[in-house]
Amino acid sequence: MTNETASLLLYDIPVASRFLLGTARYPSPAILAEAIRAAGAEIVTVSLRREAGASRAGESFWSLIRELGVRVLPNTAGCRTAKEAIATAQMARELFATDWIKLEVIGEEDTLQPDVFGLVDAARALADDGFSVFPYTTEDLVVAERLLDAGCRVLMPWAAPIGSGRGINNLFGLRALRAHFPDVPLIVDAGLGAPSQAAAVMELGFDAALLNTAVSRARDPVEMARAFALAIDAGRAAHVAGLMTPRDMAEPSTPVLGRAFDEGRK
Ligand SMILES: CC(=O)[C@@H](O)[C@H](O)COP(=O)(O)O
Repeated sequence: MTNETASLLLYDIPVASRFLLGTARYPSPAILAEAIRAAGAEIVTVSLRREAGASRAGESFWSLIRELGVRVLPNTAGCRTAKEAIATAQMARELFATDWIKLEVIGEEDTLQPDVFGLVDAARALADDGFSVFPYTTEDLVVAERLLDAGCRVLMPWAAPIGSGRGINNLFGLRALRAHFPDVPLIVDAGLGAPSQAAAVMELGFDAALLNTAVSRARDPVEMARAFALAIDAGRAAHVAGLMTPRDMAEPSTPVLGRAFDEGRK
């Protein structure tokens, strides 16, 4: 089996669904549950800070997640420093009994882009402490190298700022990242607004996509989850099948054998 057709392994766990779904800001817990089912997601990300509070009736939320039988990837959404992210990750490990953590250290308010310096520091501390770290990062190759050196075995580059729905902001950067790390699982996280954008990142050869806003804020989140699931599968299938290389000039798609009229004969 080649890398292209092998199933996805995240920290040695085989994962069949390449669609990871966020659980924030759905109209209701019932719609969230239906959206997770429609997505076929096996992994959902949950913010400890936003969802575990008493105001969200935390216990019923967790029992819903347990009923669905999905794997929880807790995240450190909203953390602004390495110290805060590390403390949040440690609480999440206690609460969910998992050492998986989606590590977010936000560095700037307008773009919610990662503070890559704090991210690398926190990733190193958490990996040393036995966590399986999924860092939310940019497409920067040097930062990616540092995160791998720090002990990360998966990277989660953004497509665009969280909640922006812009799709791929830096096509060259994402292509370079994929080419540079052919054997590292790369999950595009954040900024995907339309199923076609999710298909596009999968066509580029990314291993999976994680999104939240485009589904949770859709008029019909369940149907939107289904649409993204189809697109992610389609993009992956196209990548595995081998996409054609675009050309500048036309090439007849139908081979011509002989001619109806011989122009040369009078
Ligand atoms: C849910 C979560 O972890 C978000 O921080 C994630 O990055 C998704 O981003 P979008 O909401 O842009 O899909």
